[in-house]
Amino acid sequence: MISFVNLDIELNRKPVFSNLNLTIQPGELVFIAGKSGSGKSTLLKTMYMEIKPKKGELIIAGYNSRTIKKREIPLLRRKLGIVFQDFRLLEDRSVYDNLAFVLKVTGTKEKLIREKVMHALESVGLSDVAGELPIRLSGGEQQRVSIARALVREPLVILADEPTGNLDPDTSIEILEYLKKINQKGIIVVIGTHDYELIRHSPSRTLLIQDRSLVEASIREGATGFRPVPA
Ligand SMILES: Nc1ncnc2c1ncn2[C@@H]1O[C@H](COP(=O)(O)OP(=O)(O)OP(=O)(O)O)[C@@H](O)[C@H]1O
Repeated sequence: MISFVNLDIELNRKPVFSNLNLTIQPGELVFIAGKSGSGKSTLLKTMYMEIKPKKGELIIAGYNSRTIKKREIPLLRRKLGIVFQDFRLLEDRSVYDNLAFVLKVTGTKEKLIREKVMHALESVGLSDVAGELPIRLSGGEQQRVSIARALVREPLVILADEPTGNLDPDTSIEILEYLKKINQKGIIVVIGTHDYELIRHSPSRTLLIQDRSLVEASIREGATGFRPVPA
């Protein structure tokens, strides 16, 4: 479960969110939608505790933003899989090594690493490119590798910040389908996006950033915008 309680977030003393109260239940897939600069990345960074809230508390994967110690942040992140718009793969290492690296740092044994890496690559349909350098793959394939990397530690939550921002519409939908498949295994998936077409393709709980807050919203039939869902 993810829970925001009376949460205020500021960046350089500028309020970005005020008094957020929200719960995301186990097994949910949630879109965080909002125009550029509205605060999607800020919210996701707060969720992986890159940004400390100004007030209130955020609870995620059993950790509380008010009480978490600095040395515990890497432990929290082991329970989260983070996916970025620009993939952030290590370009001088093979696809396999990009995933293995994540497990080596926590001292996983070689044989188990092999099993987990191949399993994660299979789940995004990429076991046949394990030996390739990321640069040899298409953007969509690189994003699938980054999703596999997020999965390899068997996270409780996947946080994806504009995961389709660098991809064409068809590939974007393909990426969303992989994220949905992961969600169907019970992992919470939170997707920050300004790509309303993506949400339209596969409507799911959508939280729209409006006036430094989050409102439950749904895509309006035949229109380009959202409308708030009546409480
Ligand atoms: N390090 C920072 N210091 C001060 N202000 C910042 C910082 N990072 C972002 N901001 C501001 O905070 C607000 C939210 O930014 P954020 O990047 O979270 O928005 P976003 O919705 O993710 O935008 P985009 O879709 O363009 O990535 C913006 O007004 C931005 O200018």
